[in-house]
Amino acid sequence: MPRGDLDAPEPLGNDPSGYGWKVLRERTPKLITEVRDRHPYGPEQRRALDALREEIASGPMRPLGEDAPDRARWDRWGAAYFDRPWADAPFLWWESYFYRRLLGAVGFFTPGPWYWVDPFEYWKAAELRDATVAVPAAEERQALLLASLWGNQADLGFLFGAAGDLDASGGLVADDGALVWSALDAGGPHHVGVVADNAGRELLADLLLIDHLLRTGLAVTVTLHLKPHPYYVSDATTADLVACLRRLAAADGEAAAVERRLSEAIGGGRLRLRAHAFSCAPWSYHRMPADLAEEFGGHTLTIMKGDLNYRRLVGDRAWPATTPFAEVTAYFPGPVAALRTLKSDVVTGVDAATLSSLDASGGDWRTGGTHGLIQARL
Ligand SMILES: O=P(O)(O)OC[C@H]1O[C@](O)(CO)[C@@H](O)[C@@H]1O
Repeated sequence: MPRGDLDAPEPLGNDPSGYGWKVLRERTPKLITEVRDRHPYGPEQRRALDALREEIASGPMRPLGEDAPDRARWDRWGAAYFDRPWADAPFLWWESYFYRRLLGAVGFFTPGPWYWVDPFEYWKAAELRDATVAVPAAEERQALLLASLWGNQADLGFLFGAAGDLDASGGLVADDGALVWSALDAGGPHHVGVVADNAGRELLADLLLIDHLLRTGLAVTVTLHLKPHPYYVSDATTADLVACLRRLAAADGEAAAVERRLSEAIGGGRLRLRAHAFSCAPWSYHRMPADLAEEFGGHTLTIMKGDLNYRRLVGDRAWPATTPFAEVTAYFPGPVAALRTLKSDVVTGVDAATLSSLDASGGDWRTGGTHGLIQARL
């Protein structure tokens, strides 16, 4: 951590008063049930899903099965947490492991009939079908940034939570938007990284922003970081990117032109795709491997999308909310900006006056998805 491990606050856990507890006790079992109910899985997968639900509720956390291709890696990562209750592992850690176990239970990594069949595709496809494709005018670049930010509300994990309708009424708790644009206007050539979060509506908005960066020449290249496999229900994989491009192509007017430009940019190497294994690791970016650090270090700006990327960027720790974002992210190998709707406890870089009025509002501004932020360390 930037201030040294000893100075950093504790990782957020699963205290009954915290958000992790709700996810562990309410959202996770619901999600398992939904996945089970929405697919014609055979008895083996049904048993595995039921056993996983039971294990999370009351059993010790088990390692991956003997034949799992990534067993050795997870054995190393999980040595401190296996054979203990799930609630003993940090929230950031266990939730990531949960998605790995869910994929294992449905046979995603096992050659056979369910090999590489995305258990969340049902929800992702429905959301993409219902998404409207509205292309803001090119000169409205702040609107593109905000659309990408609020697109982050489209996190399908919320389907399984207790949240009601999402709205953006809370506005931004921090807004470095002008700073982001002035950094892109200055200097160059810019090589921008976009670390994607959710598929569907959010990725459509991200693609419009990327198209703007490339078309206006603000960025010479954009590297889009996707997930190597399904994760956190709606996180975007390459298959989801392809679905979004098809959705744009099928829409009228400017949207179809956006698709043509982006596909050409992919073909010509100006829009590069990445799906690093670390993107589904249970750790914050402090532990990213050297090749990924080198990649981020080569971006003149990395844009981190969404709540989970924010948690991984600042370390999912109990930071006082006024801790400067620049201080907490000083370790990151290059300029970085975060676009996020707030959907979990952690936050940094909120000024004291804003913080006291948010706290006085009595609402769940940290977790309800009603507030957003644009933060940058340039
Ligand atoms: O899609 P996002 O914005 O990364 O959000 C992921 C969500 O999943 C959670 O981990 C809860 O399941 C929250 O922290 C967060 O709201």
